[in-house]
Amino acid sequence: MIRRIAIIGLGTMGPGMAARLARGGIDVVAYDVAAEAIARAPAMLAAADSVLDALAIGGPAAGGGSVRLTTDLADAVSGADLVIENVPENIAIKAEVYRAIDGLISADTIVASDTSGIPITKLQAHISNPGRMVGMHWSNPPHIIPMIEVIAGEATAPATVAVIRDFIRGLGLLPVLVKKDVPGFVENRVLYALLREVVDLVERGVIEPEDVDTCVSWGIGYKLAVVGPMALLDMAGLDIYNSVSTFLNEDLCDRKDVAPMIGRKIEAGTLGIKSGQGVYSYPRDGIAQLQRDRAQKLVAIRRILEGRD
Ligand SMILES: NC(=O)C1=CN([C@@H]2O[C@H](COP(=O)(O)OP(=O)(O)OC[C@H]3O[C@@H](n4cnc5c(N)ncnc54)[C@H](O)[C@@H]3O)[C@@H](O)[C@H]2O)C=CC1
Ligand SMILES: Cc1ncc(C(=O)O)c(C(=O)O)c1O
Repeated sequence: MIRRIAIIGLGTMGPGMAARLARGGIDVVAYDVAAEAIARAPAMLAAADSVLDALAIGGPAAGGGSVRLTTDLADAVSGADLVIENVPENIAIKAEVYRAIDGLISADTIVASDTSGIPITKLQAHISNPGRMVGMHWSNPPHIIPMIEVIAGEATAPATVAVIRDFIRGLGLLPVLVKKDVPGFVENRVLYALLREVVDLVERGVIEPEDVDTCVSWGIGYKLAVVGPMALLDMAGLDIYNSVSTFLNEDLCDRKDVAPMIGRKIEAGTLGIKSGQGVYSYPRDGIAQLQRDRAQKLVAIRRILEGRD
């Protein structure tokens, strides 16, 4: 039974995840090595809580979970049934966290990584009792998106996978079992195939960024929220898919490196919302409102898809 969870890393993903878990009656203790991350967390938790209210998820009636912030790693993981590692996507940084918690947790504490796509087999080489390590890949924003990928590494015990899958289901979320530990798992393999193609199209001058966003959001994206890609094959007809694939597959972007446009923007310090400029510009005073607007629309769409409105 999972009642107490430690979250390690309170950057983009940690606070929303903590807020959502607390709504499921879990007592969360969240730790970050950086004082700024701890200082930023209360506002992020409050923002996530107001979205969760709009989604009518949990609350005291669900069993009264809580979130406590700490600057002490031992305090964070002490007594935890599950530790969710949520630090940057870098094997060395993640391995250092596993080394640091190894002596602080019991042998059967489950350790999950929210890695976007590092194979779990590579991560579990850095912890004792690797059978208790599993991939638990949330999607951003984690308090709104209900799907979570569950990935077993080569050494993960089937019982660990079952506990995490049932736990996610018990929270009212949607666990998706990834049967092989492939890089990027499934969600990011699909997303990165799409991102590679759209960046290539923009770089080659085929389309402007604004138009590609309209095309994908109002074309494929809107439709995919209702009809998944495998069902879409049936909707279009497998004969159509076959005919189009015959000439299109060989023309799709298949570059192995990252498109130069991305490197140029990173070199210029334009990383996206976090630096006020990326593909688009984000005036400082408009960012909070943009995020509220996006959350509000995602909530409205989710309520409709769930048949609640
Ligand atoms: N950003 C996204 O859209 C998504 C990210 N992920 C994955 O989740 C993980 C975390 O990603 P983000 O939250 O975006 O990263 P982030 O860079 O926003 O936050 C990471 C946090 O970890 C902290 N940290 C670094 N070393 C630490 C240590 N030794 N102990 C404790 N805290 C430490 C940093 O201070 C920072 O606050 C990554 O593996 C990422 O690939 C998964 C799903 C979506
Ligand atoms: C660009 C990008 N990369 C990774 C992820 C992830 O799921 O790990 C996301 C996301 O939306 O969650 C993402 O947008």
